[in-house]
Amino acid sequence: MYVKELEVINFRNYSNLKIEFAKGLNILVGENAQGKTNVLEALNYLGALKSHRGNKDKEIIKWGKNKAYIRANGSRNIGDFTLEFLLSLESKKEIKLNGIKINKTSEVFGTVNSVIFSPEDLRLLKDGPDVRRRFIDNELNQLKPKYHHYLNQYNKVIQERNNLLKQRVNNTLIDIYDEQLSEFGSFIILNRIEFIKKLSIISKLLHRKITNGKEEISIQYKTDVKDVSLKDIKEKLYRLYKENIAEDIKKGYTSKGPHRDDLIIFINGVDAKSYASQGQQRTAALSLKLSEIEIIKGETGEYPILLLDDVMSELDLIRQKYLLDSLKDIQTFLTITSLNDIEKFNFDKKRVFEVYNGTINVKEI
Ligand SMILES: Nc1ncnc2c1ncn2[C@@H]1O[C@H](COP(=O)(O)OP(=O)(O)OP(=O)(O)O)[C@@H](O)[C@H]1O
Repeated sequence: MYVKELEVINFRNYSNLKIEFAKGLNILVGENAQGKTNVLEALNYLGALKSHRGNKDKEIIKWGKNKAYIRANGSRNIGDFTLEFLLSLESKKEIKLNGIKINKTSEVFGTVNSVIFSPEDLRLLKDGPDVRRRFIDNELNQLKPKYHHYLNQYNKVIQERNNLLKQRVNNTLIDIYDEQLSEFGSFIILNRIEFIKKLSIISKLLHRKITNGKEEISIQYKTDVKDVSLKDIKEKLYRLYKENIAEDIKKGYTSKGPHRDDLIIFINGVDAKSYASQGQQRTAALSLKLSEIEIIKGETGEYPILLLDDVMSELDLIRQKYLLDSLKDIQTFLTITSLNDIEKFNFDKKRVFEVYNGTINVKEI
């Protein structure tokens, strides 16, 4: 798939922007704080339906304005698409797919698939479990609308439950919440386990290639309720909430469940979070990100768009080369601060955009 054109109005530091992209490599070059990441954010919004920086819709509207508009058209195997978003300070966002208003966000998931890779992702192994859970959730949200719905529901119920726990309440409402959490939570856990299985197989192969066969990567999903069937996970999860209620009341929050799960990544058999060097951790993060692309290809039959935000300078030459060599059939958007950073690489087809203070000029085609 690819995005042909992007138009944004009052989005971050852009008042009015319309750009046509190349099918292959698109390079956005500019100094810091000019608006490169903002373009990637708009592109990623098409697939994730939210900001990858964790900002709310209201925060991506240009300061001093009430509304922002994003429109993109592009092509997939099944045909062309036009996606439009109208974000407002006062009301819910409006979405249109091919000119038709969409009421349920789940209906537009999968129109655009995107994978974003930023310097934070290089810390995927080092940072806290929430970063690794987000890595899995972002992918599953795009691939399974039901997952997105259940995860949202789960998070809402956890908040309600935590509100009661803070007041040291243990009543029938808690029991209703535990039932709901086990229903949503079991679906989340089962899907994560299946995803990790695929990720494990693909990343093993990629990681061997990137490290010239020197390193073996393996990945495990860390949960309290590992099981094979939805029914079993649901029952165990329900029991887990019940068993921990006294502890939860003491702490004032729900201490067990999929919202606390994690990924453990092993390199050559040892836990990479504690024992791998920074370079090894970055390489593993690269393998996981590239695996994410392959999983989307496997599930949808097409490569997603790939957004590389400022990652070249964070990788050594070998990893840079490996990354760029892997991009042959993938529409890629790469941000850099200077063209010198990539002059050592040869690209057949590329389009360069100069980004300056919320404006963009095509440099060469
Ligand atoms: N809601 C907003 N309205 C207007 N401007 C905004 C908004 N949010 C961020 N900005 C501005 O956008 C600019 C940052 O853009 P962006 O993050 O795309 O930079 P960048 O070119 O990727 O820089 P770097 O190379 O440092 O990552 C900053 O000048 C910031 O003040």
